[in-house]
Amino acid sequence: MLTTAEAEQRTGTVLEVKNLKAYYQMNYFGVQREVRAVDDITLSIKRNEVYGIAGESSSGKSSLIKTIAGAINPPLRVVDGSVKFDFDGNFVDVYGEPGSMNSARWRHLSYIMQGSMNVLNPVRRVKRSFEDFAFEHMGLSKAEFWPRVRQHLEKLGLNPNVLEAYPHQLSGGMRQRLTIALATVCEPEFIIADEPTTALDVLVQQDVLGLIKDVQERMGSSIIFVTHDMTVHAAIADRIGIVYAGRLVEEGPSIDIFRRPQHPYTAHLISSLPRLGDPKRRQALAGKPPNLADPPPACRFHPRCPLAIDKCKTDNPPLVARETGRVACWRAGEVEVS
Ligand SMILES: Nc1ncnc2c1ncn2[C@@H]1O[C@H](COP(=O)(O)OP(=O)(O)OP(=O)(O)O)[C@@H](O)[C@H]1O
Repeated sequence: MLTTAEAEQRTGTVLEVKNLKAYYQMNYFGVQREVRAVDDITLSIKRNEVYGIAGESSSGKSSLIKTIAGAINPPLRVVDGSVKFDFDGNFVDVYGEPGSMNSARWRHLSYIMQGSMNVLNPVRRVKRSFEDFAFEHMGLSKAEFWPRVRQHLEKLGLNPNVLEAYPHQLSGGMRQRLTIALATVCEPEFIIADEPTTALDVLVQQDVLGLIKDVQERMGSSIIFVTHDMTVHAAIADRIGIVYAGRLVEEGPSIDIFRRPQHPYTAHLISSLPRLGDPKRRQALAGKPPNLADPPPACRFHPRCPLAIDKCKTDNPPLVARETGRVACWRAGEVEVS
């Protein structure tokens, strides 16, 4: 574990994603079908930064994060672009060198998958899951390993006695806290989490979010996480990337995304959040997210966009830098949050 000063000193870029395209390529009775779930995404993440990816269901959030984690299987394939990590001088080019991610996983990077509470083996005590997943990566003897695990649990506010329990004896919140403890016991520099709190009730959610933030601050690690829940982004993200139909449409510091969204889709996500003391019923956005096997031309949001003009139907707006972030919209900045 780093000291607070050492954790705060970690700076620089740890992840560079460039022009990443990952498509589900399927063949139905001789007919090729391609779902463009990740379509030309470029982003970078600094050390010590928490980056949230937001967007509605089927926008490609999980596909993006899986591709970044190097955890993809056919029919999902990377068709272009790169994902590169710099773990304090250990460089990993995820799609450049086959198998490069294997040595980095656990030691430098941990991936908390959607529904990962199930990673705890249901028929074995919790301690066996720690042994199965973490022991070989930590390079410690058994006599050193168990005190380290207990110390880690205590630091995260968990009673080490839970190691003796079976998963079914624990609540969902406790299982998720243990999953986070398991994913972080090797003190990774980079944590990737897919919907880490979705299955939990609101109070337990707050608790688990606090735990993730605490782990991140103690270790000076970076986090990229996905959730459709904007309140979770508000709670822990330093920066947010908004994904629509496989593309990054806006990115910026959380405070700006919430206070001054530039893209009409971001404005819609913010406007649809319930507000204390405001009884007004929130308007749902008309239409559905597009079929990514046959997305609309040019700006993919134009069929649902209240500000769309002819140009949006013919020319794809590039993601350009604006003030504190980046936005892809011909009418950026003209939006209002109701
Ligand atoms: N195994 C698969 N085969 C084919 N298409 C898939 C597969 N998994 C996902 N897709 C498609 O890829 C697109 C992006 O899905 P993805 O799960 O990445 O979105 P998401 O934003 O994470 O959604 P959710 O919030 O519902 O998890 C969707 O159109 C989805 O139907």
